[in-house]
Amino acid sequence: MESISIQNIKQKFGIIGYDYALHRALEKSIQVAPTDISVLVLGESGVGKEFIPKIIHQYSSRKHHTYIAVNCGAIPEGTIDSELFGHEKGSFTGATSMRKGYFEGANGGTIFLDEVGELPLTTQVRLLRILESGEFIKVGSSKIQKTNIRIVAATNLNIVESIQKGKFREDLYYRLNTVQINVPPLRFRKNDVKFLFKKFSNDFAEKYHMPSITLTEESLKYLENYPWPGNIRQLKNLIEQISVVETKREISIEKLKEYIPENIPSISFSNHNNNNVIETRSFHEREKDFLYKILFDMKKNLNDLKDITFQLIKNNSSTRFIEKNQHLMEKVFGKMIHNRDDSIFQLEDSSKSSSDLDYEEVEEDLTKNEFSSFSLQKKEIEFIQKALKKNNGKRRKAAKELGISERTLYRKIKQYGL
Ligand SMILES: Nc1ncnc2c1ncn2[C@@H]1O[C@H](COP(=O)(O)OP(=O)(O)OP(=O)(O)O)[C@@H](O)[C@H]1O
Repeated sequence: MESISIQNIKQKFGIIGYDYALHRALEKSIQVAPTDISVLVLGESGVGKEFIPKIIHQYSSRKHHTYIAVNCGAIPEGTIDSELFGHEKGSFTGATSMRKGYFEGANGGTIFLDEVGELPLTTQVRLLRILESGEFIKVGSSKIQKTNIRIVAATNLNIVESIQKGKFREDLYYRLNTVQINVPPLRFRKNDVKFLFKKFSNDFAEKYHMPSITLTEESLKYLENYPWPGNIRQLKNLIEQISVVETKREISIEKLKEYIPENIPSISFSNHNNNNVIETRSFHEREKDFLYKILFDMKKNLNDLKDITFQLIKNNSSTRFIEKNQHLMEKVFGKMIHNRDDSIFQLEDSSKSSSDLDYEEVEEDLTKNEFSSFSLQKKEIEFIQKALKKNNGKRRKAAKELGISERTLYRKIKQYGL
């Protein structure tokens, strides 16, 4: 592939970087695009894996059909089969009508399964079947259906380790991994940092109608040598924050260190395990941590309480009660719709669990009204990082510990560039 084509692709998709491994990934994408081969994209979180399936789709004969990207890690385990493969009416509580899944909806096109390593084993069996024969069965149905879809999957997990632990099917791995494309982490492409910085600072300057931020020589060195655990997403988020907050547009190394300190102290998340607590923190700081932890526990309790109330009302629903209190109900649980057949109400967006809605609403209320959103956010990032570290990066476990849904955790990881 001529390098000119890579240039075109970079321009078309807004991809910045001159690193050899990045060019190799783009080159491979163009080469496999016209085939129907399934592709596995590997790379850490935030490296830009999402560009690969888009390129593959654009340069394939499927480009006029649907392209759909699904974050497998962000969909609750209980609904993932229905989301991907669809369901029949009445196949579970809340399935008030038949629903097409993504595999049916994107027939003829390309599906990008991001975080494929997070799929439950039962879903992996269904996916394997689609890969082998194009066949699938809707949840609650016995009818075999066919779809013609190109699958590009991605993961930032060590999938071989997942296979060894029995969490990922080996046969599925080989089936997905016909061609592997690796996207390099930012710390291996230090030379690209200055180009990415320039692009993002210009983008945010335009977005916020402000002059672009620039770096001193020393601060550029600092950024180039930073390990970037959140990769390009983290760099982008950092530039956005600085662009908005700082009035001085040339960013010194001291200023940068306020945003990305060299050593982030690892403080034990759990109250019961004090072994890792760094006791150099002042009493005031520890007390603040403790209060934030209580606040998060309270939010979790509130979520649980709302969930119980929701279930109670749902099970003993009196239409009059719901109608009379509709405003309050919608405030707490989100938009409701009536199911006229059995007078039971349901959330309008059935893919949202009540606890998802609750958490986000409570969080929004708290940040808007009662607390300084910046310090709460900082604490939240800290808690999330600690929970992920404690659970070896396992989002499901970390979310459970934090008392939030996997979906919310996923959203937050993206939002904060973690
Ligand atoms: N080379 C690049 N040039 C410009 N922007 C980039 C580049 N790589 C990544 N980005 C930007 O960084 C952000 C994160 O990229 P992306 O969502 O593709 O990461 P990812 O590898 O899919 O992460 P995850 O595994 O967490 O889903 C996006 O906003 C993307 O546009």
